[in-house]
Amino acid sequence: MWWSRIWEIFLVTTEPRLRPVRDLPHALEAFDTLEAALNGREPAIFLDYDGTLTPIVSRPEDAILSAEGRAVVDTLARKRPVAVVSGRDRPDVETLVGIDTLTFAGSHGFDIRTPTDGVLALEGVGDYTALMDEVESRLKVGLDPIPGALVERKKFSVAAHYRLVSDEEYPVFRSVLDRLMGAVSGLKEKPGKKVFEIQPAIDWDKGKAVATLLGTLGLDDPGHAPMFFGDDVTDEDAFKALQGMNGIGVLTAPASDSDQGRVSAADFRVDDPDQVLDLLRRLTP
Ligand SMILES: O=P(O)(O)OC[C@H]1O[C@H](O[C@H]2O[C@H](CO)[C@@H](O)[C@H](O)[C@H]2O)[C@H](O)[C@@H](O)[C@@H]1O
Repeated sequence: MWWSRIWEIFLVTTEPRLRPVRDLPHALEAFDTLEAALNGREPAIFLDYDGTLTPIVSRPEDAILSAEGRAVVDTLARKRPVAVVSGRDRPDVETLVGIDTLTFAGSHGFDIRTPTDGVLALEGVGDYTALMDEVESRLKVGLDPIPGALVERKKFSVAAHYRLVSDEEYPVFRSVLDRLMGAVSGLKEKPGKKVFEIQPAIDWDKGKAVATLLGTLGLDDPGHAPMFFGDDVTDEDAFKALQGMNGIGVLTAPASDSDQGRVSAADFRVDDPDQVLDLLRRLTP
């Protein structure tokens, strides 16, 4: 659609605007500014899962959405377009969120399903099952002996988690990944929160997934304002894409993240998942 095409052209010709996290206005305290940015448009809401809807916890399987969180998202989704765009495997995040009327993108946006269109065939995204099988098996052989290391298979990505790996063991953990990247071609590696994601080396990310969803869901028009909520490095792809679409990015991060030099392409921030829910309540008509 013409609207998507315009932002694609914009994206390749402009540099993203990055700001220190502490310089991002707090979305709840500056809600009037956020409303002004919406400028009468209906928000089309895209939600990350880990670190946004749920706090970061030690093990991926323990990141459970609260009943209250589910109710907030469900209530909002009855009034506004809502999609979940996660790094998790799509069926995993669908189960964790547990609202079957929503649209879901899993594997960092490589795997999209809408309630009306089913699983989308994405241009340029092929079948990488054999490649991901090889990555999974090599990582398991290398990482299983390392205490605390976790290998999480997703359809289009394999996550190597080191949150529970000791500082002493970390160099061994890292060397397994370096060996993998040296031995197998056609891969890219993306860092996240105490995790490295190994993916097919194709030009696809959460930003492209959001743009695709806006077109598929019929939301790529001047009456809608895409809003993306995320906390992690991979969410920056979506924040950057939104800058070219007159959208609004909301980062979940405390201002103190600036102390580690963190910058973001988001427009606003909130401190934690509880404040994400507060903001979603305020966006519910
Ligand atoms: O895009 P998201 O929905 O935020 O998913 C990003 C990754 O989240 C999960 O890992 C992260 O959260 C875990 C639970 O809090 C935590 O234990 C881990 O250290 C984090 O990296 C998930 O397991 C990954 O598959 C997602 O890619």
